[in-house]
Amino acid sequence: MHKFILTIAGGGSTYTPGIVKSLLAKKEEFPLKELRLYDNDGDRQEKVAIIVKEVVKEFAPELKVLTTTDPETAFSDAEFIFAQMRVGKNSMREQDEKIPLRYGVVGQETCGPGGLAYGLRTIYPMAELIDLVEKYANPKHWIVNYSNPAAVVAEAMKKLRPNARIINICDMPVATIRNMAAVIGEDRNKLVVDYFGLNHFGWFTKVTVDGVDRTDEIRKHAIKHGLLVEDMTKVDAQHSDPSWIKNWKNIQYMMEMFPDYIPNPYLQYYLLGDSIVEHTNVEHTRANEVMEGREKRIFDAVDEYNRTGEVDLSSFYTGVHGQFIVDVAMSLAYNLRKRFLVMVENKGAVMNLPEDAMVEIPAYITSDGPEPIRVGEIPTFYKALIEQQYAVEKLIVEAAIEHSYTKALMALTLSKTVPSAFKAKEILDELIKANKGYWPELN
Ligand SMILES: NC(=O)c1ccc[n+]([C@@H]2O[C@H](COP(=O)([O-])OP(=O)(O)OC[C@H]3O[C@@H](n4cnc5c(N)ncnc54)[C@H](O)[C@@H]3O)[C@@H](O)[C@H]2O)c1
Ligand SMILES: O=P(O)(O)OC[C@H]1O[C@H](O[C@H]2[C@H](O)[C@@H](O)[C@@H](O)O[C@@H]2CO)[C@H](O)[C@@H](O)[C@@H]1O
Ligand SMILES: [Mn+2]
Repeated sequence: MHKFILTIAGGGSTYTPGIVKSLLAKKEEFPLKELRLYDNDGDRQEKVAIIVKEVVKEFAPELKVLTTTDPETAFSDAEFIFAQMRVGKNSMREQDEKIPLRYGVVGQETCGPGGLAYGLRTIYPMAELIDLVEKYANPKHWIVNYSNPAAVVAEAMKKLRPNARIINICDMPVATIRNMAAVIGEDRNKLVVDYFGLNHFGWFTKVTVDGVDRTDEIRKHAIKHGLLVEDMTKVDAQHSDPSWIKNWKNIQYMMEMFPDYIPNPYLQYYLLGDSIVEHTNVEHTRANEVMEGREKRIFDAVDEYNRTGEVDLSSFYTGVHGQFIVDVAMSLAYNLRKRFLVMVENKGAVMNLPEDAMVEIPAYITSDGPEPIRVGEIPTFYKALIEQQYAVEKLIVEAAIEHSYTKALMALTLSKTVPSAFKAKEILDELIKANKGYWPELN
C-alpha cells in the first residue's frame, strides 16, 4: 500500500500533537512514509516536537519524523501539507481581541476588526507557503488548510493563487455536529447535514440520521439550552473553558429569535455583539485563556520532560480537530467522495449569492478536490447578512492587494460588529500601529 509523505506547516502549533495522534489512529488505512514538521520558529517547533515524538514512539515507532525550518527539506516530494500557521502567535491574537474591545466593539480571533487584522497578517505568508510548496512538493500534492482566518485566507488565495491545490477547512461545524449528535444520542459520523454560509458565518438547515429527519429534536433542544451538552469535558475538554461554555449557550438566544435554522456559534459575534462585549473582560480575553491553558499545558509538559524524561500525553488536545483534517485528507487521497462542509467558490451552488463568494457548504471530497452540493435559494435574512459579511471579506483582501487604507476602512465600517465609520477609523488606526511589521503597507 502506498505510504504518504506528509508535512505539517506550523509544526509548532499547540494542535500538532493531537493531529499526529489522529493521523496515527488511521495508520493502517492512511499509512505515512514520513512525517515532517515545518515552522518559521525552530525553537518553538523543537519543543512541540518532543511531545510529537513521544506520540509517534507510542503509536508508530517505525515512522520517520523530521523537524525543519528549511522549506526544501520540509516540502520536497510531499503529498499532503497540513497548514496551521498563526502569524503573530497568540500575543498578536491578544491585540486583535483587546484593541476593538477598548472601543466597545467585538474583539475576537477571526470575527470583526480582530479577524480582519489577523487576515491582513496571514494573506501574504499563506501565498508564500503555497509558492514554497509548489516549488518542492509532489505536483499532485494537496494543502489542507486550517490557518485562520480561513474565510479571508480562502478569498485571498482565490485571487492571489487561483490554481493552488488548497482546500480550506474549519472544525467548528464538525464540533457543532458532534454536540448535536450528543443531544440526540447518535454517533456524529452518522449525521448528514445541510448547511450554508461563509466560514464562521453559517447555518444548519437540516440534520438527518439514516435518512430520518432529526432536525426538530435538535432545534427544540437548542431553543432551550443552546448546544451545551451535559458534561462538556466528556465531549471536548477544550470546550469546557469558560468562554466556550458561553459560546455554546449563546446559540439559545439566537434560536429563540430565529428558530428556523441552527446557527454556527460564531454568529453570536454578529447578532449578539453588544451583549458579547458587555460580558467580555477586556483585560482577560480568549487569547489569555489559551495562553494560560492549551499553550501553557503543552510547554509545561515539555519542561516536565526536560526535568524527568517523562511526557504527559494528556497534556495536549485531541478530538474532532485532528480527526476532521485526517478524514478530509483520506477522502482526497483515495477519492472517497466523503461529504464534508468545506470552503468552495459558490458558482451557483447557493443560487442567490454572488458566483465568486467563498461559501462554506457541503461538498463531496474527491481526488480532484471538493465537488460542491447544490444548496438552492436562501431566504432574504440570511442572504443579506452573508452578502454584507462577504463584502467585508472581499474588501479586506482588496485592501491588502491594493495597499488601500480606504478599502480597509470600508471593510471595518461595513462589518456588522462596528457601529460607525468613526469607530472603524479609531480601531483601524490603532490596529495599524499594533501590526507594524506584519501588515502590508496601507496608503
Ligand atoms: N480552521 C479552523 O477551524 C481552525 C481550528 C483550530 C485552529 N485553527 C488555526 O490553526 C492555527 C494554529 O492554531 P494554534 O492555536 O495551534 O497556534 P499556535 O500559535 O499554537 O501555533 C502556530 C504556529 O504557526 C507558526 N507560524 C506562524 N507564522 C508562520 C509562517 N509564516 N510559516 C510557518 N509557521 C508559522 C508559529 O511559529 C507557531 O508555531 C491558527 O491559525 C488557528 O486559528 C483553525
Ligand atoms: O479559542 P481557541 O483557540 O480554543 O479556539 C478557536 C478555534 O475555535 C474553533 O475550533 C475549535 C473546534 O471547533 C473544537 O472542536 C475544538 O477542536 O477546539 C477548536 C479550538 O477551540 C474554530 O473552528 C477555529 O477556527 C478557531 O480558531
Ligand atoms: Mn474555524
